[in-house]
Amino acid sequence: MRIDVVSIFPAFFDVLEVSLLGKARGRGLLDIRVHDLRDWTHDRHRTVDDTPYGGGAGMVMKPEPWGEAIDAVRADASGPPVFVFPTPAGRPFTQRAARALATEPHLFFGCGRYEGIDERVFDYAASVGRVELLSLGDYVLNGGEVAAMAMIEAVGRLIPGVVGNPDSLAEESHEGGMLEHPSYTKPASWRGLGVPDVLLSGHHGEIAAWRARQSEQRTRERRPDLLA
Ligand SMILES: CN1CCCC[C@@H]1Cn1ccc2ccc(-c3n[nH]c(N)c3C#N)cc21
Repeated sequence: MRIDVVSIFPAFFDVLEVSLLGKARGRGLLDIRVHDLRDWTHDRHRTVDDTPYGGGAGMVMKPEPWGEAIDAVRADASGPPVFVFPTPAGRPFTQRAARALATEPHLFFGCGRYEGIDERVFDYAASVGRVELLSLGDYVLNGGEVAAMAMIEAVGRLIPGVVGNPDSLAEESHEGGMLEHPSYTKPASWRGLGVPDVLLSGHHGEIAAWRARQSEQRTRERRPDLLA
Protein backbone atom coordinates (compact mmCIF):
# COMPACT_ATOMS: atom_id res chain seq x y z
CA MET A 1 0.00 0.00 0.00
CA ARG A 2 1.07 3.53 -0.83
CA ILE A 3 0.11 6.32 1.57
CA ASP A 4 0.67 10.00 0.77
CA VAL A 5 0.32 12.46 3.63
CA VAL A 6 0.09 16.22 3.05
CA SER A 7 0.50 18.58 6.01
CA ILE A 8 2.06 21.94 6.93
CA PHE A 9 3.79 20.01 9.72
CA PRO A 10 5.44 17.10 7.85
CA ALA A 11 7.92 16.50 10.69
CA PHE A 12 4.94 15.43 12.76
CA PHE A 13 5.05 12.14 10.86
CA ASP A 14 8.72 11.36 11.53
CA VAL A 15 7.45 8.89 14.13
CA LEU A 16 6.28 6.72 11.24
CA GLU A 17 9.95 5.84 10.75
CA VAL A 18 9.97 3.81 13.96
CA SER A 19 8.15 0.80 15.48
CA LEU A 20 5.92 -1.55 13.55
CA LEU A 21 5.07 0.80 10.69
CA GLY A 22 8.71 1.81 10.34
CA LYS A 23 9.68 -1.84 9.97
CA ALA A 24 6.86 -2.39 7.47
CA ARG A 25 8.17 0.53 5.42
CA GLY A 26 11.66 -0.98 5.49
CA ARG A 27 10.23 -4.29 4.28
CA GLY A 28 8.38 -2.62 1.42
CA LEU A 29 4.92 -3.46 2.82
CA LEU A 30 4.07 0.22 3.22
CA ASP A 31 5.20 3.10 0.99
CA ILE A 32 4.51 6.20 3.10
CA ARG A 33 5.39 9.54 1.51
CA VAL A 34 5.01 12.71 3.59
CA HIS A 35 4.74 16.08 1.86
CA ASP A 36 4.82 19.71 3.01
CA LEU A 37 1.77 21.55 1.67
CA ARG A 38 3.89 24.71 1.46
CA ASP A 39 5.87 23.09 -1.36
CA TRP A 40 2.83 23.92 -3.51
CA THR A 41 2.78 27.63 -2.65
CA HIS A 42 4.42 30.27 -4.85
CA ASP A 43 4.60 33.42 -2.75
CA ARG A 44 7.49 34.61 -0.62
CA HIS A 45 5.67 33.78 2.62
CA ARG A 46 4.53 30.36 1.40
CA THR A 47 0.95 31.29 2.33
CA VAL A 48 -1.57 28.47 2.89
CA ASP A 49 -4.42 30.31 4.62
CA ASP A 50 -6.65 33.34 4.25
CA THR A 51 -9.64 35.01 5.92
CA PRO A 52 -13.03 33.25 5.65
CA TYR A 53 -15.65 34.48 3.17
CA GLY A 54 -18.71 35.54 5.16
CA GLY A 55 -16.56 36.60 8.10
CA GLY A 56 -15.96 34.75 11.34
CA ALA A 57 -12.98 33.97 13.51
CA GLY A 58 -9.82 32.29 12.36
CA MET A 59 -8.41 31.47 8.94
CA VAL A 60 -9.29 28.94 6.26
CA MET A 61 -6.80 26.90 4.23
CA LYS A 62 -6.59 28.19 0.66
CA PRO A 63 -7.69 25.75 -2.08
CA GLU A 64 -4.84 26.42 -4.54
CA PRO A 65 -1.99 24.63 -2.72
CA TRP A 66 -4.27 21.66 -2.00
CA GLY A 67 -5.30 21.44 -5.66
CA GLU A 68 -1.68 21.39 -6.76
CA ALA A 69 -0.81 18.81 -4.09
CA ILE A 70 -3.66 16.54 -5.21
CA ASP A 71 -2.62 16.88 -8.86
CA ALA A 72 1.05 16.21 -8.07
CA VAL A 73 0.25 12.99 -6.20
CA ARG A 74 -2.16 11.88 -8.92
CA ALA A 75 0.45 12.51 -11.61
CA ASP A 76 2.94 10.36 -9.74
CA ALA A 77 0.57 7.42 -9.18
CA SER A 78 -0.76 4.59 -11.33
CA GLY A 79 -4.37 5.23 -10.30
CA PRO A 80 -6.47 7.67 -8.27
CA PRO A 81 -5.94 7.38 -4.50
CA VAL A 82 -8.75 7.38 -1.96
CA PHE A 83 -8.65 10.89 -0.48
CA VAL A 84 -9.00 10.79 3.30
CA PHE A 85 -9.55 14.13 5.06
CA PRO A 86 -9.74 13.96 8.84
CA THR A 87 -12.37 16.44 10.05
CA PRO A 88 -14.57 16.81 13.14
CA ALA A 89 -17.43 17.12 10.64
CA GLY A 90 -16.77 13.65 9.23
CA ARG A 91 -18.39 10.29 9.77
CA PRO A 92 -16.87 8.25 12.61
CA PHE A 93 -13.58 6.50 11.91
CA THR A 94 -14.17 2.94 13.10
CA GLN A 95 -12.48 -0.43 12.81
CA ARG A 96 -14.88 -1.15 9.95
CA ALA A 97 -13.64 1.98 8.17
CA ALA A 98 -10.02 0.95 8.86
CA ARG A 99 -10.66 -2.48 7.37
CA ALA A 100 -12.22 -0.94 4.26
CA LEU A 101 -9.32 1.49 3.77
CA ALA A 102 -6.81 -1.34 4.28
CA THR A 103 -8.07 -2.92 1.05
CA GLU A 104 -7.12 0.14 -1.01
CA PRO A 105 -3.80 0.27 -2.93
CA HIS A 106 -3.30 4.02 -2.43
CA LEU A 107 -4.47 6.48 0.22
CA PHE A 108 -4.00 10.27 0.33
CA PHE A 109 -4.33 11.85 3.78
CA GLY A 110 -4.96 15.60 3.69
CA CYS A 111 -4.26 17.18 7.10
CA GLY A 112 -6.01 20.47 7.65
CA ARG A 113 -5.21 23.19 10.15
CA TYR A 114 -6.68 26.57 11.18
CA GLU A 115 -10.50 26.49 10.86
CA GLY A 116 -10.28 23.84 8.17
CA ILE A 117 -9.81 23.46 4.42
CA ASP A 118 -11.79 25.38 1.76
CA GLU A 119 -14.78 23.12 0.94
CA ARG A 120 -14.01 23.25 -2.77
CA VAL A 121 -10.93 21.10 -2.15
CA PHE A 122 -13.19 18.20 -1.13
CA ASP A 123 -15.37 18.87 -4.19
CA TYR A 124 -12.33 18.87 -6.49
CA ALA A 125 -10.93 15.69 -4.91
CA ALA A 126 -14.33 14.01 -5.35
CA SER A 127 -14.20 14.91 -9.05
CA VAL A 128 -10.97 12.94 -9.49
CA GLY A 129 -11.37 10.16 -6.89
CA ARG A 130 -13.23 8.86 -3.86
CA VAL A 131 -13.28 11.15 -0.80
CA GLU A 132 -13.65 9.98 2.80
CA LEU A 133 -14.34 12.68 5.40
CA LEU A 134 -13.63 10.91 8.68
CA SER A 135 -13.65 11.98 12.33
CA LEU A 136 -11.42 10.42 14.98
CA GLY A 137 -13.96 11.15 17.71
CA ASP A 138 -16.36 13.65 19.23
CA TYR A 139 -13.80 16.16 20.49
CA VAL A 140 -11.87 18.97 18.84
CA LEU A 141 -8.20 18.78 17.90
CA ASN A 142 -6.05 21.61 16.51
CA GLY A 143 -5.55 19.93 13.16
CA GLY A 144 -5.79 16.72 11.21
CA GLU A 145 -2.31 15.33 11.92
CA VAL A 146 -3.09 13.44 15.15
CA ALA A 147 -6.17 11.94 13.53
CA ALA A 148 -4.28 11.00 10.37
CA MET A 149 -1.56 9.35 12.45
CA ALA A 150 -4.14 7.26 14.29
CA MET A 151 -5.89 6.33 11.06
CA ILE A 152 -2.61 5.42 9.34
CA GLU A 153 -1.67 3.17 12.25
CA ALA A 154 -5.11 1.54 12.42
CA VAL A 155 -5.04 0.88 8.66
CA GLY A 156 -1.34 0.04 8.34
CA ARG A 157 -1.44 -2.67 11.00
CA LEU A 158 -4.14 -4.48 9.00
CA ILE A 159 -1.89 -4.83 5.93
CA PRO A 160 -0.87 -8.51 5.63
CA GLY A 161 2.62 -9.06 7.02
CA VAL A 162 2.78 -5.87 9.11
CA VAL A 163 1.65 -7.48 12.37
CA GLY A 164 3.67 -10.59 13.28
CA ASN A 165 0.78 -12.76 14.40
CA PRO A 166 -2.33 -12.07 12.27
CA ASP A 167 -4.39 -14.26 14.62
CA SER A 168 -4.02 -11.55 17.28
CA LEU A 169 -5.90 -9.11 15.04
CA ALA A 170 -9.04 -11.23 15.14
CA GLU A 171 -9.30 -11.13 18.96
CA GLU A 172 -8.88 -7.39 19.39
CA SER A 173 -11.44 -4.94 20.64
CA HIS A 174 -13.91 -3.82 17.99
CA GLU A 175 -12.93 -6.57 15.55
CA GLY A 176 -15.99 -8.69 16.33
CA GLY A 177 -18.04 -5.74 17.57
CA MET A 178 -17.05 -6.51 21.16
CA LEU A 179 -14.38 -5.24 23.55
CA GLU A 180 -11.48 -7.59 24.16
CA HIS A 181 -11.18 -9.70 27.32
CA PRO A 182 -8.74 -8.84 30.16
CA SER A 183 -5.14 -10.00 29.71
CA TYR A 184 -2.63 -11.26 32.28
CA THR A 185 1.00 -12.41 32.26
CA LYS A 186 3.64 -13.49 34.80
CA PRO A 187 4.01 -13.24 37.78
CA ALA A 188 0.95 -15.22 38.94
CA SER A 189 0.85 -13.04 42.07
CA TRP A 190 1.79 -9.35 41.99
CA ARG A 191 1.43 -6.98 44.96
CA GLY A 192 -1.14 -9.34 46.45
CA LEU A 193 -3.11 -9.49 43.19
CA GLY A 194 -3.63 -12.87 41.53
CA VAL A 195 -4.62 -14.16 38.10
CA PRO A 196 -8.07 -15.77 37.47
CA ASP A 197 -7.66 -19.50 38.21
CA VAL A 198 -9.20 -20.53 34.90
CA LEU A 199 -6.27 -18.94 33.03
CA LEU A 200 -3.86 -21.14 34.98
CA SER A 201 -5.97 -24.29 34.51
CA GLY A 202 -4.79 -25.30 31.06
CA HIS A 203 -8.42 -26.03 30.07
CA HIS A 204 -8.53 -24.25 26.71
CA GLY A 205 -12.30 -24.64 26.29
CA GLU A 206 -13.01 -23.19 29.71
CA ILE A 207 -10.49 -20.41 29.07
CA ALA A 208 -12.18 -19.52 25.76
CA ALA A 209 -15.61 -19.52 27.44
CA TRP A 210 -14.35 -17.30 30.28
CA ARG A 211 -12.81 -14.87 27.83
CA ALA A 212 -16.07 -14.70 25.82
CA ARG A 213 -18.05 -13.98 28.98
CA GLN A 214 -15.57 -11.30 30.02
CA SER A 215 -15.77 -9.64 26.59
CA GLU A 216 -19.56 -9.66 26.67
CA GLN A 217 -19.70 -8.30 30.25
CA ARG A 218 -17.10 -5.61 29.54
CA THR A 219 -18.89 -4.56 26.35
CA ARG A 220 -22.26 -4.43 28.10
CA GLU A 221 -20.84 -2.30 30.94
CA ARG A 222 -18.60 0.06 28.95
CA ARG A 223 -20.00 0.12 25.40
CA PRO A 224 -23.67 -0.93 25.37
CA ASP A 225 -23.93 0.96 22.09
CA LEU A 226 -21.89 -1.78 20.41
CA LEU A 227 -24.56 -4.32 21.37
CA ALA A 228 -27.52 -2.23 20.15
C1 LIG B 1 -10.08 23.80 16.06
N1 LIG B 1 -10.43 24.22 14.69
C2 LIG B 1 -11.70 24.95 14.65
C3 LIG B 1 -12.91 24.04 14.78
C4 LIG B 1 -12.85 22.93 13.72
C5 LIG B 1 -11.51 22.21 13.81
C6 LIG B 1 -10.36 23.15 13.69
C7 LIG B 1 -9.04 22.42 13.81
N2 LIG B 1 -8.85 21.51 12.68
C8 LIG B 1 -8.44 21.94 11.47
C9 LIG B 1 -8.38 20.83 10.63
C10 LIG B 1 -8.78 19.70 11.36
C11 LIG B 1 -8.96 18.33 11.06
C12 LIG B 1 -9.44 17.47 12.03
C13 LIG B 1 -9.76 17.95 13.31
C14 LIG B 1 -10.39 17.07 14.32
N3 LIG B 1 -10.78 17.53 15.52
N4 LIG B 1 -11.39 16.53 16.20
C15 LIG B 1 -11.41 15.42 15.46
N5 LIG B 1 -11.96 14.21 15.82
C16 LIG B 1 -10.77 15.72 14.24
C17 LIG B 1 -10.59 14.74 13.23
N6 LIG B 1 -10.50 13.83 12.50
C18 LIG B 1 -9.55 19.31 13.63
C19 LIG B 1 -9.08 20.17 12.66
